[in-house]
Amino acid sequence: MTPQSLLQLTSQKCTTGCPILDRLLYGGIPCDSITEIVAESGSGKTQICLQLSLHAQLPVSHGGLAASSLYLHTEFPFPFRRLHQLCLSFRSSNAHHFPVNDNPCDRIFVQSVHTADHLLEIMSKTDPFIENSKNQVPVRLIVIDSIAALFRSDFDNTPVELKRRSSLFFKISSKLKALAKRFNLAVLVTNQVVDLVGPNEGINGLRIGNLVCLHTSGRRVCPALGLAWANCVNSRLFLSRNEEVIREENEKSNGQSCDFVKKKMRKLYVVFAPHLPESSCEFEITREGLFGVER
Ligand SMILES: Nc1ncnc2c1ncn2[C@@H]1O[C@H](COP(=O)(O)OP(=O)(O)OP(=O)(O)O)[C@@H](O)[C@H]1O
Repeated sequence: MTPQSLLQLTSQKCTTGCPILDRLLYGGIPCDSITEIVAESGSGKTQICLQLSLHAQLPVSHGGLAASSLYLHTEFPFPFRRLHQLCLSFRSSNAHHFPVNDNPCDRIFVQSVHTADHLLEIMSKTDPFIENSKNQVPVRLIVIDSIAALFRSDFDNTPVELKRRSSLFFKISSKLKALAKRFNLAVLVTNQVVDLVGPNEGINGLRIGNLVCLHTSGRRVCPALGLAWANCVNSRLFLSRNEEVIREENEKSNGQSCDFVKKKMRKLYVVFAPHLPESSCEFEITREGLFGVER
């Protein structure tokens, strides 16, 4: 095996729509793999999912998958307004790839999911759905936003229920992995966080999914769903958001002055991934989308 042949083994990636984030992720979100984004509420998980669903439609030569996507959402309502807003800026920067009057939102198939069993039922119908889509623009991206919402309240904290929960995790992930392999799909799943109380090494000394310690909004957190789910995903990304007080110099008519202003700092971390080193990058969310920031 030569370094060159190793490079050829790497899977196809779907661009995030931002060259800085793509560089961090060695091209974007990989196909034939499950990528998870973990973050607290309001961090930008849904923004990445929406942006990826649009950029998956770009030609392969431009980092996309030339594909449509299946967007399974478990939190309500689905952000249609935001999708249309992102779609407008996506269309204006990629107008040459799409015919006039074409609406990229039409190639995002949105489906609501209410329970874990409902998700399994939908996934049992996904094979023929993707198979049929090959005649049009094939589906090559599945988004589940969010997986944690399906497991929030339906399970008690008893051994029997925890076993049932883990068994559902493995059923869901094995179905997703089979779909990803069969159709060379990218799978993007979002997950919430829970507060981490206790020693730095993790819960009861157990490290969850190579997790040392994640921080957001000044709290120590860890991904929801625990160790069983951590073993179901191939890659884990973490989004943090914190407020930073920065000093701003101002030019005033009577000389120089400075103000202290609070600024939102968002960061994307690679927690674990078979093809990526641990790394991180700042990003911001604007009307046009989510973009990495280089300082
Ligand atoms: N049009 C916009 N312009 C600028 N920022 C925006 C815009 N729309 C959303 N945002 C930013 O995105 C954040 C919400 O991101 P998002 O909905 O992806 O969060 P999330 O991590 O999915 O949260 P949840 O877990 O609650 O679904 C908002 O806090 C806001 O700062």
